Amino acid sequence: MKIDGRHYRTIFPAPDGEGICVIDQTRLPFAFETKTLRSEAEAAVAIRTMIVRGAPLIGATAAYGLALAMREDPSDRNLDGARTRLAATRPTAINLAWALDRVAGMLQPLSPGEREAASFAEAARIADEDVASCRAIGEHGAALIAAIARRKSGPVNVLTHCNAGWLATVDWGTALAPIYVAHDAGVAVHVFVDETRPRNQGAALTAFELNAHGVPHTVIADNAGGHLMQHGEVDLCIVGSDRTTSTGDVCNKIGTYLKALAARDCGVPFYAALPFSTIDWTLTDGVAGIPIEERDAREVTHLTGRTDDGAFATVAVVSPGSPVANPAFDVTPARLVTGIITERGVAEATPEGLLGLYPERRAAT
Ligand SMILES: CSC[C@@H](O)[C@@H](O)C(=O)COP(=O)(O)O
Repeated sequence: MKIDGRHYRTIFPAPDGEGICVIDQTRLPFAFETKTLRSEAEAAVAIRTMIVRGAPLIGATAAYGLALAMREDPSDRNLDGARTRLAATRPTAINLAWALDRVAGMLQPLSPGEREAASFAEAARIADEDVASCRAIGEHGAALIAAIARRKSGPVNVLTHCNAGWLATVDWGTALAPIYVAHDAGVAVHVFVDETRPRNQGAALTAFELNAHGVPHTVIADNAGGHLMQHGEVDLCIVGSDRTTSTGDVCNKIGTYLKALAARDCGVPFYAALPFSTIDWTLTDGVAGIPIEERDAREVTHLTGRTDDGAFATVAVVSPGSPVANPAFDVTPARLVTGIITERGVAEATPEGLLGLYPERRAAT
């Protein structure tokens, strides 16, 4: 990603060697600020309070969180404790547990004295692999966009939900990577950006990214997508995922399922873009098996934004006293998913489709 001509990743070692830098996503789109995480506790707070968010970035941050914990105390006891504490920060994105399992599994046979350096190196490998995976997702997904471009005149209109761009990963993004690759290759792309209430990751973060990259886009209210699809204004939907089952059920930001239903009714292809670290091979039924995070009611009852005079303000928007529910994710059943765009190619949302791309999982299942 480039901000004002400077290349950034969303997470990187601090220049002073004392911590890990992240972009504070709670300040976007109005302020671009980095923050240094200097302890496991600070990494946990960053994930829980959504200073960092998005499944792959949560995983990378947890990996660095475990490394920071090893710098503080590399004992077996602290390794187990830090892994448990970091795993509890957010429940839905499987990338969190995947990254912690990978780093902890690598550290367990090592002596305490070897753990700090080894864990920082492993966290850096996870970050590098995420960049490579997302770039490859971009190439595979861009081919789908280019194929549509060849069949029509005018830009390819892509609808996306939430933020599955570079801010949600280490770089490139999942759902937005195909858009960036297609745009950079000269394919005309226009993106309908769902605002994504209650936290507005679409309006705040996806729109910020697309602006920074110069991709034409239009922010829409969450409820507008079905109408646009009915009127032939959307060529395809691409969303990210926080956890996808071995059968192709896709869990993503709340509201994704409704877009998939509308897409099916209107004959619009509906793709999920995700790296291998988002696949939960232990689950076959996403609706029954994926834990859905229930977040604070205040995210629904209040909105925060910038007033015309530049000040930040939080205002109430719900009738006082009304009970509120705030499920943060939903599950789109595989039957509504046209395909899954991964770093290895595009799979059907079926067990055979996914195993075709990941044959090494056949032995494990
Ligand atoms: C490449 S990120 C895919 C998902 O993590 C993304 O679509 C999403 O739902 C993020 O939710 P968030 O609650 O902002 O962490």
